[in-house]
Amino acid sequence: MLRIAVPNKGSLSESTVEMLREAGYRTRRDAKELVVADPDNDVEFFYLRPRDIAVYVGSGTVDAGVTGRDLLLDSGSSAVEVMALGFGASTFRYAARPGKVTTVDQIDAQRVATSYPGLVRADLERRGVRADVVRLDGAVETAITLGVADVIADVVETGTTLRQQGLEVFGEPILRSEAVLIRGDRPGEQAATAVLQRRLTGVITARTYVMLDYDCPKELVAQATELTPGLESPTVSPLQDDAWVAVRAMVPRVGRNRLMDELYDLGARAILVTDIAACRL
Ligand SMILES: Nc1ncnc2c1ncn2[C@@H]1O[C@H](COP(=O)(O)OP(=O)(O)OP(=O)(O)O)[C@@H](O)[C@H]1O
Ligand SMILES: O=P(O)(O)OC[C@H]1O[C@H](OP(=O)(O)OP(=O)(O)O)[C@H](O)[C@@H]1O
Ligand SMILES: [Mg+2]
Repeated sequence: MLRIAVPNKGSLSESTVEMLREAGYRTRRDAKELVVADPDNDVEFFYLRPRDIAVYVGSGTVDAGVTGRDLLLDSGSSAVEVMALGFGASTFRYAARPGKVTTVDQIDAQRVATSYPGLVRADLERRGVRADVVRLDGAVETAITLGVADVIADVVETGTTLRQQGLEVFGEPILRSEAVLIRGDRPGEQAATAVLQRRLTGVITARTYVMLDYDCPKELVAQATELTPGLESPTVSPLQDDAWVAVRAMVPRVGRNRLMDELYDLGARAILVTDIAACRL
């Protein structure tokens, strides 16, 4: 039975559960359920803190899990990133009071507060900067106001928390993070998690694409299918009226309305978009 770790709380939890549900797995009914058996799919789900998930997966206690790329790298775990899941995007950045510290070199001999000491120490070492890393559990932005640090390194999504504390980012992002599927690096793990990976890829594809159907005058089909090439090749079917054909192709969800306008202008009619509920490519 495959053992999969799922974030039980925090920014990544809800979207992960939603994605697993769309992929056809059993998910928990209430937030107190920490272990969920899914015998139909031969899987057991463990709801754990995202910070711990990389550790469990790296040690082989569970086969795979969902966590943030930043947490995976911070943990120093041997678990490997299999695929990005398309949600939970953030950057990991240095910040300080405006004008106080404006380049990473200036961090030298300063105090840096963070919940990600592994990530920060590795970054400073790479740049040859020596600093005193202060490890905090959260609300890191307040550390400067409270006088325990000169610089912070933290997750930045919208930047609202930084602004509210009167802080400004500096330097390039240390990392661009998002939710990722991870698995152990032992032989056999790849095969064991292949179905999970294919199902999650199916969810991402179903979210990224829509199905487009339209009728098209026969003489315009070459031009129309150039606009809608599909993933491999569009389906072109005969219609009762010999002068027309029906075309069916997957197209990116983003830009679908502009595409429909272009097809209409070209002469296509009965242009329909439908959601894809699930797919395996
Ligand atoms: N706005 C955000 N704030 C914090 N973490 C975020 C955000 N957006 C995405 N993430 C990602 O979520 C993961 C952190 O999850 P975690 O559950 O530890 O913290 P959290 O979402 O801050 O929850 P909490 O603070 O309630 O424990 C990291 O991988 C981080 O990059
Ligand atoms: O750029 P923003 O959109 O403001 O989001 C980033 C903030 O959100 C998270 O904090 P969280 O609410 O999880 O609190 P914590 O620091 O106590 O974990 C993160 O640690 C940042 O502080
Ligand atoms: Mg947090």
